[in-house]
Amino acid sequence: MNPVPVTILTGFLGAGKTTLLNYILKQNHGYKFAVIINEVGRIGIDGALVEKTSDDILELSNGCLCCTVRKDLVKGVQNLVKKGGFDYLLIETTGIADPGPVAQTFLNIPALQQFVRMDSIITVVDSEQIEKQMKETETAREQVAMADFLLLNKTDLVSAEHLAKLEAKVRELNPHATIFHTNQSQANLKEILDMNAFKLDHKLSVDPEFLNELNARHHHDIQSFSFEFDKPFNVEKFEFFVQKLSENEKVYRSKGFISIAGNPRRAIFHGVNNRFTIMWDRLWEKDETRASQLVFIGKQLDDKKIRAELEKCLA
Ligand SMILES: Nc1nc2c(ncn2[C@@H]2O[C@H](COP(=O)(O)OP(=O)(O)OP(=O)(O)O)[C@@H](O)[C@H]2O)c(=O)[nH]1
Repeated sequence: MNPVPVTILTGFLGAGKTTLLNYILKQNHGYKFAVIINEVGRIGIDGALVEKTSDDILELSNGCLCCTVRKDLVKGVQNLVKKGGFDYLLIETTGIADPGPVAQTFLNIPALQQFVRMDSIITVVDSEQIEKQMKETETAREQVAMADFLLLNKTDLVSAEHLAKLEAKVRELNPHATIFHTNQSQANLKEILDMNAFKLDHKLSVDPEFLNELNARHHHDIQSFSFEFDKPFNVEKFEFFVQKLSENEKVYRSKGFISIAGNPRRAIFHGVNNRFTIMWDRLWEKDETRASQLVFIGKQLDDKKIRAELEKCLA
């Protein structure tokens, strides 16, 4: 059996990784994918946002693949391999993962090497927010530096001039990656999958510590809080609250499902820095508890205060 290619989808919080994953799965690509989705929060939102296909999807929540749940990754891949039936492995990391240790799993562990091989690290970049993110966190810089393919995404939100400047800036961090400009993470799959693009010498030239940094990097300053409410929200109050929160606190990402008073549909909520969208999703089912599930990720957040403020937004 030839080793199965592995592609790691990375990129900072809210860049468009799940959008890319959904886009890949829906294309007529001819692969039978196995997918591992990792989320840092207690409540997994991304797994529910991935449109169900026949592909095998494994969710690893409540910890980061690059450190706390790395053992689960090894076990997860071993179990998938035992089960078989796939010819490509996609791994979506959390937005705060360092892709290095995730990639190393496939380079350092002999029990995996005969079954899987690193094909590429694809880093999705929010072209509007990345400069601020790179300024504030080493993780965002590391994700850009370690990419084999860089998708400068959300081109609809920036000018051509901004994009050209951004491209020059990311080139300084990563001289080797192939760069694409994308809207809604729509890259040409023929240019990003099964390309044998992962080059260890490139990684080492950018970061000589690439193979020595297991557990070396931490991001404990970024916290994630999950909330669940059975009562529906007043949507105006909710919108006002998240807007205010993003002005006053360092919330990098918020997301979830919300139940809105008087509406038979579930809503999907996304916040990336100070941009918010609320979209109608499917109808709530008859016997389903209309529970809202929300995750807030950021720095120096006050869990109790956020909960209390959210409670004030309930209808
Ligand atoms: N305007 C715009 N929005 C986009 C684009 N691509 C994705 N989005 C939106 O950005 C938000 C975050 O997208 P996701 O795909 O969930 O991002 P992610 O990287 O998986 O987020 P995390 O897993 O939380 O780190 C969603 O509201 C998407 O609809 C784009 O090209 N343009």
